[in-house]
Amino acid sequence: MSISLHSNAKILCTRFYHQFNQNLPSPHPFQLLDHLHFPPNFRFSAVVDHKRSSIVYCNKDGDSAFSDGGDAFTCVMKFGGSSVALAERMREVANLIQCFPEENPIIVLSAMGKTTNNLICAGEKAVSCGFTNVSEIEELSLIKDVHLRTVNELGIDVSVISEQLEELELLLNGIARLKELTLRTRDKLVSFGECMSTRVFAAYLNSIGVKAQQYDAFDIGFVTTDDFTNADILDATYPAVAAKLHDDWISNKAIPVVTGFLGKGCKSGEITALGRGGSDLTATVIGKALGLREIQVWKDVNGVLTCDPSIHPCAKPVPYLTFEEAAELAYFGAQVLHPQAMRPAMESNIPVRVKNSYNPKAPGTLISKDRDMTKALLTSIVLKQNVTMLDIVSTRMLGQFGFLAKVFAIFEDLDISVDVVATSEELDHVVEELGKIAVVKLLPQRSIISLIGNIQYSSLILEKAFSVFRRHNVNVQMISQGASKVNMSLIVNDSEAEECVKALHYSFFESGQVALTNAKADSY
Ligand SMILES: Nc1ncnc2c1ncn2[C@@H]1O[C@H](COP(=O)(O)OP(=O)(O)O)[C@@H](O)[C@H]1O
Ligand SMILES: N[C@@H](CC(=O)OP(=O)(O)O)C(=O)O
Repeated sequence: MSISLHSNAKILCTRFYHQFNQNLPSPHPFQLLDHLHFPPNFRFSAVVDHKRSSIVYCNKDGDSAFSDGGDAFTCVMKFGGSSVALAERMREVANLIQCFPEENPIIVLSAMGKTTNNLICAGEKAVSCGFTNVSEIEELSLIKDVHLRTVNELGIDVSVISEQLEELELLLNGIARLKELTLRTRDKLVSFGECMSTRVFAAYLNSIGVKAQQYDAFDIGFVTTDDFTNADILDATYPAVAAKLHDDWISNKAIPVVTGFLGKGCKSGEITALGRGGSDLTATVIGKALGLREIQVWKDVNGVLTCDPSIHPCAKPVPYLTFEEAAELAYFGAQVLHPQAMRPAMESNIPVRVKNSYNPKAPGTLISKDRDMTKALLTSIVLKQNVTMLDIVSTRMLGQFGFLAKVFAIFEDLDISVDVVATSEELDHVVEELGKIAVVKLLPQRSIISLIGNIQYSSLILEKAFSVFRRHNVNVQMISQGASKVNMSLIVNDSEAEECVKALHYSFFESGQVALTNAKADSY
């Protein structure tokens, strides 16, 4: 039988091969299956063949077998909070899934609507409201109302979430008694959002005859660091999640409905959250684990747009993006994608499609490894507000050897990432430490405007951008080109930033095409 390994299966095979056979030379990924030495009780499954998604399967004795999954999973579809905010939206999402009968999707869901914000707010109020008053917390009532109403409108039994609702109130009581909301408790608290939305949706799918199975990510192998509220996915997640979802699928063909945003801390064993918007990351992790053909993230916008539509309503969809551009865009603050979500997709080269669940016909944005850059100048404008700029001048001789290394060591020691908004408390420590080697000036209320685009044309982009700044009398206080070569960042005052973004948007996207034919690409 001849089979071709999907690249993701190759990565997984190779990784396991190296882990357990460190002294042997690397064979062809498929040959290695014949002579892998797995530790006792170790099982490995990986998806092979891009289209047919069959499974390579190694049992605990190290024997390899080939199991033809035939109709196995093809894609992962993640629906964000706005896509499952109400019963009516859940019905539409169910319709959408049924529109693609040829797909065997894995569904990832976020919490309904504003549930995560409401849970956090309820937790904060519980700290000071007194334990007899927990049931009066407005956000708790909102959470109960929206979930009970949805269950009712979808015609499913309230028992699917009654345990979660009771447990949630108990947890809020505990917080009220202790008068403390630790980061660990906060993650447990927010987990109720995704745990409930997935239970409701899976029950609804089953009620309309679409066989579905709910999964809590923290119970199916999503292993993370113990950085509560912002945990990182660990590599052990990939084989564990692939094995669990595939094993279940082989014995019972039910659409998996998985909680986004959550994992289990590797040391604590407690529920962790992957940072706000983390369900995108859950989706790309599943895509990579199973070597799926496509990862879809369904939002409330027509894809990734040329800027945040809440800043400028004329924002337009960007049809194609590279992984690098999307990652940069997310890192510099475009709320539309989680900053870490591109990594698994990039590592396994699986395209990510951003679609609008309110307008499924819109083509959306396709994010992939390469795209045709010949006509690309600027792709998107991203604004990150309320950042503090640090002006650091060495007190020693100018250009003193090792000065910058010392500066960055201080940031590293204090665990502060440069370019990300830091709290003033953190900054006090930075200023104190930096003060020993430099004169430091704090310049708060600044904004970073990031121009994501084809940096081959950086001179042209900057010329155009600076003529906008000049026309609007805006003083650019710093400019930096990201190492990725797809991003240039400019610092301006917060008060001027939104106007600048609108004016830049007009100049790059609304006032006609820039002729690139005459522009000479910058050489590096
Ligand atoms: N460049 C951008 N392109 C698209 N949406 C953006 C952009 N910047 C910010 N947004 C915001 O991101 C929102 C969609 O992301 P998100 O809230 O995570 O959706 P969901 O909760 O449905 O997953 C949009 O409603 C929009 O307000
Ligand atoms: N519910 C979580 C995780 C998430 O990804 O949500 P959304 O897909 O709605 O951005 C949050 O609000 O952060």
